[in-house]
Amino acid sequence: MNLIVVSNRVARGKPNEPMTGGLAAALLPVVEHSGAIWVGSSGRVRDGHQKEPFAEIEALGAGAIATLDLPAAHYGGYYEGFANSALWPALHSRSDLIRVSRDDYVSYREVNAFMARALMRFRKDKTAFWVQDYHFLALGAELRDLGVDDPIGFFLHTPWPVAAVMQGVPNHRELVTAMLAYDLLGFQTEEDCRNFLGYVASELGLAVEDGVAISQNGRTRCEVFPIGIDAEKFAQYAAKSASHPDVSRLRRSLNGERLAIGVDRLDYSKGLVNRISAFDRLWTEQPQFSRSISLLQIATPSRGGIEAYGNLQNDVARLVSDVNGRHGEVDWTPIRYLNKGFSQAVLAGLYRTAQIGVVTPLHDGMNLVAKEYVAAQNPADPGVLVLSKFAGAANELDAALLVNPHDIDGMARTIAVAAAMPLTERRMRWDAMMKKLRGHTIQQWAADFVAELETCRTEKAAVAPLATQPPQALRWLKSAISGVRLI
Ligand SMILES: O=P(O)(O)OC[C@H]1O[C@H](O[C@H]2O[C@H](CO)[C@@H](O)[C@H](O)[C@H]2O)[C@H](O)[C@@H](O)[C@@H]1O
Ligand SMILES: O=c1ccn([C@@H]2O[C@H](COP(=O)(O)OP(=O)(O)O)[C@@H](O)[C@H]2O)c(=O)[nH]1
Repeated sequence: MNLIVVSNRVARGKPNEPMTGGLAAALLPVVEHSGAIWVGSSGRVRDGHQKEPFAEIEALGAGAIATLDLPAAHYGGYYEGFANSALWPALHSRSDLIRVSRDDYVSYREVNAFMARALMRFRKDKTAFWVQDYHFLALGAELRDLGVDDPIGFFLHTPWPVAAVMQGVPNHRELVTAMLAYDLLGFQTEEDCRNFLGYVASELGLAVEDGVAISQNGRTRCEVFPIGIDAEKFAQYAAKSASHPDVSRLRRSLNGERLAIGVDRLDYSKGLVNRISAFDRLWTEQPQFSRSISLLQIATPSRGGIEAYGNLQNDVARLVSDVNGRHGEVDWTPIRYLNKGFSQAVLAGLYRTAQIGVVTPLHDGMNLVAKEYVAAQNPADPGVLVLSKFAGAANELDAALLVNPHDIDGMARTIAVAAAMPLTERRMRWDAMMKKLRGHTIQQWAADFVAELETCRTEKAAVAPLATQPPQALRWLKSAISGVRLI
């Protein structure tokens, strides 16, 4: 099968560079092993009509990566505008941060249509398209308008909110209707999938049967595919990381004190202010933890051109400085705060150095850092994961210490519990989490999605010859095969 994977952000296979976000980090090994072609934005823009839209096409393991310069007139309205100032806040249930502009929606649709036209270059016999994330909700519909009848699947890396929040997104009905051009919609959690189908039924008034939305476009199957990681790779990276200068310098600097680590994009969904406030509370209420626990917070800059992100960067910097000013000593800095990224090989060593991993988003599709922290631990002396119950990862990593990130006192107390946890309990919890991570790898995630997408081709082929039958017979046969997985 000729698999075309599409996302806004793509990753380069450069092992010494940081990954920008979990989507790119996750898809890189999938493309390397599956032989798919991965199409995405080059990060640059171009003016006017483009005879050859592809900036670069290069091999990536068994697959290839093709990047495009997106249209200059629409890029801002698409990426910073509609995708990240309307959709992203809504998808993370932050209606207060939704910014509405009609031009942004037009640009978003233009970029989706532009990408659809560009993809036609790679279409061959037995092609399947796998579209990633909220940047391309309407890409499937654009491909259908170009006459594509191949299976087209979509995976949403973020949460999907309740219908009332989606109503704050401009053109929400048109967009969700466009999403029903996909054959298969994948979500991170049951809750996201339920919320989506709830919207389809309540807002669009469409029938939903056994996880399938039925519209005039046909049948759209909605399923849950929690994204995984390559746990063995992180374990190997971590085991070999001690000699890396950043890792060894960090270890030497600790002088027996315990380290907690946070690794996040500077995004309001990640709950950084609440997390730092919890450490502030810990050092205030339980002064015995001064000097004995410190926090290394890696906060990589993200979407800096958007006001909400600029404000967050200022707020976090101010809070860190205030907390360090109040709790610091001449020879002790409570929070080491870094606005830069590290390669995953170094990150694995930093994870292993920390006795506590703090992953406390207010809302997060999955959060791969939570999984990576667990995978990087020393099996003989593993650290403790403190994890928000609002991260998708909490569904699988239920042996972590689960917290409510809005409860600052509760988080402070849980960090203290993590610091004091005996080895037997740490090992028991770690074993349980590692078993889940090993049982559900990133390669398995991709294989499951693609296998399901292939069943859409088989189902369509079974229904197509009936198109000439009277509508009554067609309806009966379509419903007879609904919910049946053809293998
Ligand atoms: O591309 P950016 O605007 O720089 O943002 C980075 C990525 O952020 C989001 O990542 C999500 O995907 C992860 C993997 O499934 C998941 O663990 C996390 O919870 C999500 O937030 C976004 O969805 C991606 O499109 C961005 O590339
Ligand atoms: O300095 C850094 C910080 C993060 N990451 C990677 O970025 C991804 C972040 O994914 P996550 O799902 O946690 O959050 P997102 O940023 O996608 O919302 C993880 O794979 C990290 O290993 C990295 O390579 N270097």
